[in-house]
Amino acid sequence: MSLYLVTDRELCGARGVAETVRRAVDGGVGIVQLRDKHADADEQLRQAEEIAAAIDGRAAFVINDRLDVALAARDRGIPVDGVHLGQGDTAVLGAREALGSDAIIGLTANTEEHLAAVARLPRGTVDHLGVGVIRPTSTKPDHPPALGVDGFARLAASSPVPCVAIGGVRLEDAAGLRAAGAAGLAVVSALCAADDPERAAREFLAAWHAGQAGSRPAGRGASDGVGR
Ligand SMILES: Cc1ncc(COP(=O)(O)OP(=O)(O)O)c(N)n1
Ligand SMILES: Cc1nc(C(=O)O)sc1CCOP(=O)(O)O
Ligand SMILES: [Mg+2]
Repeated sequence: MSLYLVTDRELCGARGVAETVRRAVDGGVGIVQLRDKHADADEQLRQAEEIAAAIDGRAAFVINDRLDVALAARDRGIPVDGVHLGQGDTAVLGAREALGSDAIIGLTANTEEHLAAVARLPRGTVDHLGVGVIRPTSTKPDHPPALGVDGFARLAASSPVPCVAIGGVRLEDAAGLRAAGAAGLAVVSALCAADDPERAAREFLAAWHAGQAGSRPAGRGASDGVGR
């Protein structure tokens, strides 16, 4: 989960989503999320088929928001590992029941209340949290307030499950977020809009591995990075 690619059709441009995914996975991306807020279920299924072929078993594959699409993809034999759900999306308990114990279920969380709600769920309901935004980002215009690296560190320190950092994540944040307790970096524009997604992925992973896991006490240390 060190590097998590979230797709964006517009940002991938003429290269296309599947080719972007293929190159990013060549570069070491370990999990891919199909996120397309404008595509209907049929279009998402078409994209899922292409993305799964591009991944070719080399990374995990999850669908954003749409449990129904994840289930329909599996019915068609498309290897989908799970879903990422937001606070306003399908309930995670129902998703776990529908997808099974081996599925990957991610949930968005950006407040202590969200973490407390996850802690009340049966163990194994949610595998990880997407926590952000680290910085303001135009990729998700309705994003919650920026946490910065310090805010991320505070939430990660009290989370019952691993936390992936998302939202405005840049290469220079990789080591700091790892030190702040991140289980991985989830990135949209820095990979989808990169000229060379394979090289960009390799650079993120090199910076990530150069950092030291959980080496910074929550809420202290380096400046928090908001608005840089
Ligand atoms: C890894 C990851 N983390 C957070 C999100 C955001 O999910 P959500 O809050 O449901 O917002 P949308 O992405 O649906 O606009 C995510 N997609 N992935
Ligand atoms: C999909 C998404 N979810 C977020 C959250 O905070 O929950 S931020 C975000 C978009 C992140 O895009 P970029 O890497 O281009 O900043
Ligand atoms: Mg959502």
